[in-house]
Amino acid sequence: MLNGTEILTTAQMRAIETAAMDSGAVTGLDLMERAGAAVAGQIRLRWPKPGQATVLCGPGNNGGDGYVIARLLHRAGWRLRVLGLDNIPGPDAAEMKRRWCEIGPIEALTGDALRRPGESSDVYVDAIFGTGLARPPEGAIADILRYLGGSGGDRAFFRERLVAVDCPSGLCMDSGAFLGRRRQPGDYDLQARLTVAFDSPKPGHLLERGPESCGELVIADIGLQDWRIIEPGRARSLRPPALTAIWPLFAIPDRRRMGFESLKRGAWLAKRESRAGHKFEHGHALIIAGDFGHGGAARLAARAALRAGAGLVTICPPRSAMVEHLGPPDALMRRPVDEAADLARILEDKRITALCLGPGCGVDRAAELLPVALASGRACLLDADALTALAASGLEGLHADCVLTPHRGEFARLFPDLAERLAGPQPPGPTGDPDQQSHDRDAYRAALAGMHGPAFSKIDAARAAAGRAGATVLLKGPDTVIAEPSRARAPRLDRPGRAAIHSAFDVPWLATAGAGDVLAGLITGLLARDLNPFSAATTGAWLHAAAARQAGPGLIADDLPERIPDVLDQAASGAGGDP
Ligand SMILES: NC(=O)C1=CN([C@@H]2O[C@H](COP(=O)(O)OP(=O)(O)OC[C@H]3O[C@@H](n4cnc5c(N)ncnc54)[C@H](OP(=O)(O)O)[C@@H]3O)[C@@H](O)[C@H]2O)[C@@H](O)CC1
Ligand SMILES: Nc1ncnc2c1ncn2[C@@H]1O[C@H](COP(=O)(O)OP(=O)(O)O)[C@@H](O)[C@H]1O
Ligand SMILES: [K+]
Repeated sequence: MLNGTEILTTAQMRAIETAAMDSGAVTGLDLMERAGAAVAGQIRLRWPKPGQATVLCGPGNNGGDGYVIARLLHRAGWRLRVLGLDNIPGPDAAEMKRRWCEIGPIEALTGDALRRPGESSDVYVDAIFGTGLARPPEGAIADILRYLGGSGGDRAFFRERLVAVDCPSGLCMDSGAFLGRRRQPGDYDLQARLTVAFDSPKPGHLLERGPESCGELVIADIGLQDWRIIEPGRARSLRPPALTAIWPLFAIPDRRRMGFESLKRGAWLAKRESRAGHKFEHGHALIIAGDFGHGGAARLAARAALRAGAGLVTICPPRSAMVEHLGPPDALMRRPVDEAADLARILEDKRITALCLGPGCGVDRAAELLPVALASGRACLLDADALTALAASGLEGLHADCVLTPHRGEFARLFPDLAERLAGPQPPGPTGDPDQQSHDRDAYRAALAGMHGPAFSKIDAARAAAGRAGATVLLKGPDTVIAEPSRARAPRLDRPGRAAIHSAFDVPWLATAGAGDVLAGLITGLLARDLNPFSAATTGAWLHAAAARQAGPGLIADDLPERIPDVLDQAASGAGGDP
């Protein structure tokens, strides 16, 4: 089941909280009480019988939430251990700390205290860092986080018992990277059973390491809706442009905040609005195929374009490979394209509305056909070999109706500097792990001290790429990110276009040969139907994962297009969630 909802960056979240408090209608203490109550409530839902809880409270407001949770669990009959820092937090957290101190003691927040024998708890609440994480954790806190992640402790034990407040501590909520650690999965990264976040998901909950680390994600309503309206007259319009998320529904208590265009778009996709329309009103897509023996990828794309509702789809292999494409589907048309002039001739037919270049095409052929395809001004989906050709040509000829669908490797070929930034922990900083750097810890620390703020994220990378290309970029993965170039007349780096995250961590079986070709075909079909590039890419990604979800494990790429009618039917009836 899928749902669309808005996501907020940490800066946007802070702005909304500040606006709410400045209005005088709500205080920071109110918000903190609501946040703590939401987490305590979720704990009590999952552990109905009061047991023992250890609450780990950090130096800021995330720690403040922790003191609220301790007080409320105590009131519900739980036995509590509270570990905290001997610091003076901000006024709200200080007040919550004071209220806890009237109930029980605070032990030092150290690994030794946490590890003390005979002190095992049913639940561990991680209220160390939330949106205020500013740099990689160090010292005693880093020690605790490593222990909770399994270093010298029992990873499976904590995975069953760890409840994260807002996010697992150390996770950068703008990027899904663990600050100061490698971007790849690490042995000791926290893995929570449950994460309760406030108001909206943040990018880091959905990107990179976030989904695995958060476990079940619950978004708790703490009553900030009224302050999400930043521009009068335009409901929930956020600046900079809002990010949207398309993600599996875990648990969202407030359904009013979701589902913007869903039913309308579902019905549109299923062609129900235009029963009387001629096939050409649904567009004509060309799918370029490659040499003999390499036609499967293009055929998958063509089948997907038909299923996405393009009125006509024509596959264009070289004449020598024509025989390979004579089988089903009979709905598919075939026309040979041997060289650029052949394609130019076909494109004289103005009823052709979109084309797909790349899957199984061969780099040389893609390089030859690319200039004609781009010069035609038609909506172009560029994937696979076309991306390699495009990298060699320095992105020449791209326009706003192009969609690029690179996986990480292709992205690195097109935008090597962005890929490099994305792979590093975050700039400027050392690569690697403090555990591996004991010979030079001082140098490592000095470098860490220079690392501030959120890590460079997949959204940053995709937005920068879209800006550079002047085209929509869909960066594939279990956390697919889609970004469009700025719609401002003169592209401005400080005014990027829309971006969306499509989270498909729940369908790992989608990582199968040919799945990318099907995605290319779906998007091409939607482009042919005159969906704008950003909508075609986000809707295509949604259809793709929804089809995989329906098919289940054991999926092969050929199954995906065949699932699309059911997905469309459910979308139209509102049963399948939001595109
Ligand atoms: N605002 C609200 O109304 C509401 C907020 N809510 C809650 O507040 C959370 C945000 O609170 P927050 O802004 O205080 O940040 P938080 O995550 O507690 O961390 C900040 C502290 O950590 C410190 N610090 C950072 N990195 C560090 C490091 N590596 N190593 C060591 N220290 C480090 C940093 O120190 P500094 O950088 O200032 O030196 C500062 O002291 C949010 O996630 C939600 O849970 C809810 O109650 C709803 C209402
Ligand atoms: N672990 C995963 N979980 C869910 N979807 C994934 C995962 N890995 C990749 N995908 C998706 O599967 C598709 C794979 O495309 P691609 O890498 O081009 O493969 P191919 O070239 O074999 O078709 C993409 O849509 C990508 O987003
Ligand atoms: K936390």
